[in-house]
Amino acid sequence: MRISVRNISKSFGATRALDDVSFDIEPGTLTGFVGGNGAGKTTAMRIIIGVLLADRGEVTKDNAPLTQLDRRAIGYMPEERGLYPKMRVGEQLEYLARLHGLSARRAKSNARDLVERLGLEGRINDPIEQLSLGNQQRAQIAAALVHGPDLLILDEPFSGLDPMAVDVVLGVLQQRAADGVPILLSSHQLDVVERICEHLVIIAGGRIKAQGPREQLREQHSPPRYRLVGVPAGGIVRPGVSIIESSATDSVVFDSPDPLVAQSVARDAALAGTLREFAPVRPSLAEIFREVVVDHALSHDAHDGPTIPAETDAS
Ligand SMILES: Nc1ncnc2c1ncn2[C@@H]1O[C@H](COP(=O)(O)OP(=O)(O)OP(=O)(O)O)[C@@H](O)[C@H]1O
Repeated sequence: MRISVRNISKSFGATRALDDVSFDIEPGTLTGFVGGNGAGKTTAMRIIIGVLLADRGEVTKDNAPLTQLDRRAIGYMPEERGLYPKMRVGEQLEYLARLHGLSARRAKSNARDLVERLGLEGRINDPIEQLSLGNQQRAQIAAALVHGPDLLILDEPFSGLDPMAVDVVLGVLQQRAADGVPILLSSHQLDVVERICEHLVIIAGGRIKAQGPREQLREQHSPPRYRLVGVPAGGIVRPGVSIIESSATDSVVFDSPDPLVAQSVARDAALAGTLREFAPVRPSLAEIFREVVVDHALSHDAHDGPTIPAETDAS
């Protein structure tokens, strides 16, 4: 099943939160939705799940409009967390599963299974309010998954999780993705998104700035840059080649607009018997983000949208 957001626009008074936004959520993989504060991620997610109406555009499932029935089956993790603080973890999950129409038996087994997978088994009888923030977050993720949704929309599912917890949650999400569930997740942790999401959607000022498979985006935004380890004694000087970085050891990163010239550099190193590594350098998601969002905003004086951070939190 493929979910498509098609030409969605949404304004709140004079604020245009989304402007002709289109993207796909593919099955079998995680789609990372990234953008600065106020970029429009939550608004788009709320429109997908149907709690907010778009001014224009539509959301489709395999090319047919998403119905209210479809929307009831979505697993949604809102940005503002919403579990009952006094209710015990297990009870709460079973209750939510029952609200979605699951039998008591199925609700119990789904709740137990998730609690175990998310590492909350020792906490199943604790009230939510007694859990650490990270464990509350795990419970919140369990709440979005407990009814066996066939589409998952997760607003910042990793915020507040330590790296081990990120891996635990990731394992659970990857399993759902492998079962064919389309998953859209927003995050400001670009390093995490880069590691786990094969599909990316970058939004700024309510407009989609880039989208597609991660590797395709990395290729599209690659400067003509190469890393060579094993520089021969004579160096790598030739017309069109400029050195970006060189280390005390014999490793360099260089720019070469002509790939044939770059390969001739590697060939010389191979002939000299020094070559140990030669590969194109691909940009990180943080670099792509900076290029398509921040540099663009700076060159347009940033007047057409909300504030965009000058730096991302990824290294
Ligand atoms: N209910 C609302 N009323 C008025 N303006 C709103 C409302 N909801 C969102 N906005 C505005 O729409 C824009 C997009 O907000 P949105 O919450 O979708 O961004 P976001 O990408 O989720 O941001 P963040 O990463 O900070 O959560 C912002 O300018 C925001 O102030």
